[in-house]
Amino acid sequence: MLTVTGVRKSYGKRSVLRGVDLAVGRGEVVGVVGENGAGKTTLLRILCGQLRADAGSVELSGRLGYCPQNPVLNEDLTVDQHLRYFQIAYRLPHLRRADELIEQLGFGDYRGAAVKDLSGGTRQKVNLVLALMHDPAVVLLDEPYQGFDWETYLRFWDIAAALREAGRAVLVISHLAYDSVRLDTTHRLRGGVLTHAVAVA
Ligand SMILES: Nc1ncnc2c1ncn2[C@@H]1O[C@H](COP(=O)(O)OP(=O)(O)OP(=O)(O)O)[C@@H](O)[C@H]1O
Repeated sequence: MLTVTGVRKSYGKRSVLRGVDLAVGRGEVVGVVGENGAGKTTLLRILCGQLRADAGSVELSGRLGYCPQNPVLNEDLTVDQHLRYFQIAYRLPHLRRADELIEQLGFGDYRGAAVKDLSGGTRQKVNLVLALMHDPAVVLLDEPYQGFDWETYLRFWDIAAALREAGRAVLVISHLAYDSVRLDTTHRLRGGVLTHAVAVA
């Protein structure tokens, strides 16, 4: 579903990615961990097409869902207005999947609220729903649970498990070593390349 081969990226003289190879198959939830500044966000931005690699290739099949690290929301629009805007962009006949996700993440009471009045965690929930509401085949999530309380963090992993069951390919950028038990494979980005990381039980 997602195949990455020999991806390289430098910012000026600083070489951040030095030949990244990665594959995420149908029904797999794969994690990328790494220190601050290792290049995780750079990699995801290349995978979603926001940033151009200097070399290498990215092959994707099906629709893509991307949840960026910082929510890209309009402060003055309500949650429902965001949903309608994205419904048009994704050409969705209904909002059933978004309704379901909002229910799971427990923020239905805020649908009429403007983004500027939402907490950081709730903004992140909106961000996640916008990335998943069109049921993409390949899902790229950059630290998707930032600001979530523990219950919501667990619900996030329930959603990830359901995506696996549904045969989606999911790539999650994570800071947390203990996430690795919830992932099918964990890669560590270090020195510009990915290596297999050992699960922490
Ligand atoms: N637009 C840019 N121009 C120049 N350097 C950049 C740019 N974006 C990122 N960098 C640098 O590239 C390196 C990798 O950054 P990146 O944000 O990809 O790391 P990260 O692993 O996602 O870090 P974090 O865990 O802190 O989010 C860092 O040294 C960063 O300063």
